[in-house]
Amino acid sequence: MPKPRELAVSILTKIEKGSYGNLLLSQYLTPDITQKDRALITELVNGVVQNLLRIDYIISQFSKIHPSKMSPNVRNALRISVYQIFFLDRVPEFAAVNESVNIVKKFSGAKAANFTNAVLRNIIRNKDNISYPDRDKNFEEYLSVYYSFPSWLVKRWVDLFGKSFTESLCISLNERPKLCARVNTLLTTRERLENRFRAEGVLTAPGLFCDEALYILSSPPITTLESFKEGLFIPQDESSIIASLATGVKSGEKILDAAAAPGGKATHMAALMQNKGEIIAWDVHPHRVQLIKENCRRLKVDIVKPEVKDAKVFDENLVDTFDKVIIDAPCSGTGVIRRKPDIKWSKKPEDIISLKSEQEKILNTCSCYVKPNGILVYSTCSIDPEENEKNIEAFLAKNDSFVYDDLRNYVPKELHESLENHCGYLTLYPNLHGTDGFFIARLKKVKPLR
Ligand SMILES: C[S@@+](CC[C@H](N)C(=O)[O-])C[C@H]1O[C@@H](n2cnc3c(N)ncnc32)[C@H](O)[C@@H]1O
Repeated sequence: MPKPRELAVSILTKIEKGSYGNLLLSQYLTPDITQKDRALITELVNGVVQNLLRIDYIISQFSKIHPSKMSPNVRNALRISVYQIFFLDRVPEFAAVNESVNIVKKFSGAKAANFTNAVLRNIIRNKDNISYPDRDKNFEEYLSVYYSFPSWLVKRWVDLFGKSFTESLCISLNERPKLCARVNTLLTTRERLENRFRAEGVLTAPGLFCDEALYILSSPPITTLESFKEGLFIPQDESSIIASLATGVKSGEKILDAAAAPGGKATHMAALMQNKGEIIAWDVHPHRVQLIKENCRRLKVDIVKPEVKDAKVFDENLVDTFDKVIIDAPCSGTGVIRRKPDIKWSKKPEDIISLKSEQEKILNTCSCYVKPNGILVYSTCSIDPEENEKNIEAFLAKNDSFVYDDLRNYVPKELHESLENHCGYLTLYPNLHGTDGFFIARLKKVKPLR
């Protein structure tokens, strides 16, 4: 059985080749690994990915070879050591160095191990004197290196949100998010679930905005809990809970969830509808439709009908047939970077343009399926206006059949002051609201499409 740090180096090397961190972690963290080691591996992998730019910046100051020119094992062994030295208090420096040197010796031989040892000793000697880009002279470069965000994204955010908001956004997107559980009100109440959690050794705190939300502060792996297996809750951030509340679904209605996997909002809407009515739940990827099915089975939801379907492809038969349509669109995910730090490095400026075009197509197609006087909710887990209000504004400019509908009747009152444009949309920011970054717009179809 490889040691935790060795596994972390292997996972980081695979992430560099294009695999998703979350998927690799769930694949590598097999049940035979102790909870303590699982926590360490997760910490090291997510910590390095999250702080990559700053870590490589530090290494490159003390190594003649730039990290990009090193072999992957050496590079990633150095990275996990630097992460432990600079970001974790509880690991003694000798442990952070020795284990990496041993990993490099095992995979790349004595010479590479000596190099690793020399670079790390040099870093430790100088660790209180690292010189970062000048904050006053080049603020954007400073933010990019110090908080480890790609320079194009920092520049984009400074242009959009200003300097101080961008800095607080970067800080909060680097925080470890709390896991939020949505109580499955089809099977239990919040009080009963709190009692179950207590009996299972799970420590919780109430949601910030929603009665159905409980933050899990400490817990055994949640999929091992009987309360999870019985379907009493589903991991779902409050921002996503608020998006399904924004639909205002009622028992007996016919709903389309056009981009539904893994089914967080679909199963929530089913609970809000007391499992009466019909929710058609599409996703373009068959393996993700399977996730909707599994969640419905576990949560005892009967009214969700999962289907593999591309929401961009127009279907004449569906025109004017749904009371409500929710488009929780595929997006850049800039609002959920704290949960998926690899988004920092996997997304490029051109992705925003191509995603925007995908979102426009889904919006144009699925809006046709809303009944007259019906509701369209559009949401993303992005904080980029191009994917959010710019899409909605462009859609409304072309479609006088739709108008903004007041979200005050649907979202928690603590959020009313954040509503914009006739209270028709809401952007949640981690640094302002404490939730994931999210955008939610509610539109009403006031006359048939021309
Ligand atoms: C933000 S996620 C949806 C999350 C989901 N609504 C929930 O609450 O659990 C977006 C989903 O859209 C799916 N998707 C991407 N392009 C699509 C398309 N053209 N048609 C339908 N689904 C699509 C992705 O596979 C992904 O599962």
